Amino acid sequence: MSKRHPVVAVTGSSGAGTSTVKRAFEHIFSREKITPAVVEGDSYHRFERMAMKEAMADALAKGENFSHFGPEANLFDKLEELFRTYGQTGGGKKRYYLHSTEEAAEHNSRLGTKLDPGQFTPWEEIPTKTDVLFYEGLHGGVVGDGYDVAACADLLVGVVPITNLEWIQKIHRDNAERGYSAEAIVDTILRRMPDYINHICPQFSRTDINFQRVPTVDTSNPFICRNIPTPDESFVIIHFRKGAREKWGIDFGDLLNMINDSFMSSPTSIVVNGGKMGFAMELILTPIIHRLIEDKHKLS
Ligand SMILES: Nc1ncnc2c1ncn2[C@@H]1O[C@H](COP(=O)(O)OP(=O)(O)OP(=O)(O)O)[C@@H](O)[C@H]1O
Ligand SMILES: O=C(CO)[C@H](O)[C@H](O)COP(=O)(O)O
Repeated sequence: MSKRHPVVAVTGSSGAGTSTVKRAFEHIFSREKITPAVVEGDSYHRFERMAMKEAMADALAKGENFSHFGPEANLFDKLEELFRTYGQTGGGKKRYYLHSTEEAAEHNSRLGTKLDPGQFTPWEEIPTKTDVLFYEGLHGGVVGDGYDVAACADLLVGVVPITNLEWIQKIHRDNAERGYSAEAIVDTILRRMPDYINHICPQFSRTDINFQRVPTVDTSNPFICRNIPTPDESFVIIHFRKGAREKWGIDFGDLLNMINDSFMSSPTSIVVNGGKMGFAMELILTPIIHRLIEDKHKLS
């Protein structure tokens, strides 16, 4: 699909590393002088933190499944609308979900508000004249009854560490940056499991490219791991959906030559050392972003 206003989405579970991958995209955008409109997936949650706690207690009392991973707790129709509207007009509305006091302080000073962590900022217009919409969050590739977000993304990238590693990353991040206890984080992981299987995982069959980090150190019991395995203690499997290599003109021979110690593990996958993930992303994604921007200019 080529569009006047391209939409790029990075999707992954909580703790997968989508914020980390967002930084790789930011480098590409800044180097290539591309102005993105950045949208964080959490801003499409349906509830603020207090209301979410109440809705969760209600659901629990009724024996219903309910979590931040599923459609009941998110505005998937609004997210699809944003992708579609941006694709057509280059506009749309966005807001922020304030996870921490630091995020609240940053946006309160920008907006002159007095919002607390766990609240949303008011909806605001996306700045005019951006080159690309860049979404980072849990749900860039969801499809379900009444919504098809995946169909509105021009480039969909999955960030999917192997599950044990994803949990280790989530436990560390939620504890260090969001102040949650290890027990509370494990409860959240357990509660979200049905929605993880039904709404998070299926997205990774719709993505153009998945980056899957796999540790090379023992993570058999992710709940007692003291440290997140480092990039050097991991490999990254880069998988292209059938047809994606052709669509984006990706030449595996070139990549294998340019990335030391990389190898093909299947006709559609190459494997790189964890420390080379950022480099590999830039090599693969920069020409794709160029293509999107060239197509945009052809239509303008
Ligand atoms: N490639 C990586 N190598 C080492 N550590 C990583 C890597 N990717 C992510 N991490 C670590 O994992 C933790 C979670 O990463 P990040 O905050 O990017 O997750 P996320 O997918 O954005 O989660 P959420 O959607 O819940 O905000 C962070 O502590 C981060 O430093
Ligand atoms: O990981 C998450 C989604 O990516 C968070 O759990 C979600 O955004 C809600 O945050 P909080 O529990 O801090 O209110």
